[in-house]
Amino acid sequence: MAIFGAIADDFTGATDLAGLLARSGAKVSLRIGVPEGDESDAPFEVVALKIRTAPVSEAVSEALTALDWLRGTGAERFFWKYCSTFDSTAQGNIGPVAEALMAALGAERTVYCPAFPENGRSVFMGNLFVGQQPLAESPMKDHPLTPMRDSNLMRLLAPQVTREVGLVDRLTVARGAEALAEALAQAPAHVVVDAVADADLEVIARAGRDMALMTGGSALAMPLPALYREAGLLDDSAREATVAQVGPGAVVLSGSCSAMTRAQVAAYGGPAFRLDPLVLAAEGHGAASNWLARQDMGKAPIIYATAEPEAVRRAQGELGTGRAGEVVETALAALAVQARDQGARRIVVAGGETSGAVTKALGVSRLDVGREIAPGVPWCGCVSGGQEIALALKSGNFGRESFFADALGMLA
Ligand SMILES: Nc1ncnc2c1ncn2[C@@H]1O[C@H](COP(=O)(O)OP(=O)(O)O)[C@@H](O)[C@H]1O
Ligand SMILES: O=C(O)[C@@H](O)C(=O)COP(=O)(O)O
Repeated sequence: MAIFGAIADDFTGATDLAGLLARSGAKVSLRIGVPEGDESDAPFEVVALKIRTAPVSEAVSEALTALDWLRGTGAERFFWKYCSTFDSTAQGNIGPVAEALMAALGAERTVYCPAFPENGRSVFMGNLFVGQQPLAESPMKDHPLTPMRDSNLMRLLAPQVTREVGLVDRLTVARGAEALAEALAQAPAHVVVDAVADADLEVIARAGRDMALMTGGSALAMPLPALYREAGLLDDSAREATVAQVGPGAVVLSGSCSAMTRAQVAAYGGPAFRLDPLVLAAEGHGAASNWLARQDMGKAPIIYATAEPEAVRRAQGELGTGRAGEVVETALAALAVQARDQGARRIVVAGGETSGAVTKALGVSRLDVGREIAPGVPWCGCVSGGQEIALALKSGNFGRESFFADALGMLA
């Protein structure tokens, strides 16, 4: 029976959250989409959806279906996980989904905190920073699907919700969980809360431990297992998260155009094939598929659409943003299945939307969370096409330059 249920708006976000919860030694179950039955064998259930850029009504309806399922597992505390860079389209799904979950749970109020200090995301006076840059001056301003052109979370959230948005700032968080809980009790329905370090997140998690719904990045949820143990809600024995050794074949698939992924693709030494969205739209992925068919999976080839902002703008100008993303995602999804059938047993995917498309094509319904390769990116074990495989779903901006080699080296 579960005690905590999370809904993640994309697949890399879900593995990020599951990996951080699993650091506590608690058993974490990660579902791809909403499962059929309602049995749960883990105290922490995470449902991965692909709704970050979906139309608002679709995102709300899928999130509510996931909530229903999570309630069926016995969970009484819920978490809405979105990106640590608050990725959101102009219409935005973060606010509408939060409001729909609050209404379903009868929650008067919720908190918003995307801070992830280990990965350089902090919130101060309601403004989100990536490293030392305000969000809107960071490389996130050029994201292909969710370009972030404002750094102020209250301004980003207000047009997405019907009820009032407020801020509880770092000065209050610094006074501890009791002071924060008192401030929250006076705050409006949607409260952005500052955090610049893990200690701040612990204060927020402690103050919000018994809220029906919290929202944020993965790091806000990380302290919860220890807090639940302290409160006697979680009575388990800590375990080490591991993924079984799989076969030697491997492939890297990259659809992220984020700054860190661009550096990672450039630094990777394996055989490489570049996908061009214009060619994909005109001719399909036949050339890539022929190239892949000639590769030795033991050499871990990489197929990537990763490109500089100027090239992304050109492709989007010709095809439209949606179609440019879609042709790349469709190609990488099909190539993942081909690589698996050619013997790839370790599959590294860069990009959240890309990971959603690949994981769906691989027909995966559940992931076992293993060791982290980098903060927020665990190896995960799963079954695809009757084969045990290992999947690493990397958020565009996570990991260091050598990430692909690091990942493959860890599970050689
Ligand atoms: N060269 C390109 N031109 C236009 N769009 C692209 C290109 N390469 C990838 N994309 C699309 O950009 C999006 C990147 O999003 P995502 O996979 O979530 O990466 P990230 O994790 O960096 O956000 C995907 O929809 C992908 O298909
Ligand atoms: O919170 C984060 O930064 C990640 O967990 C996340 O959501 C990743 O999204 P993408 O960058 O689109 O992969």
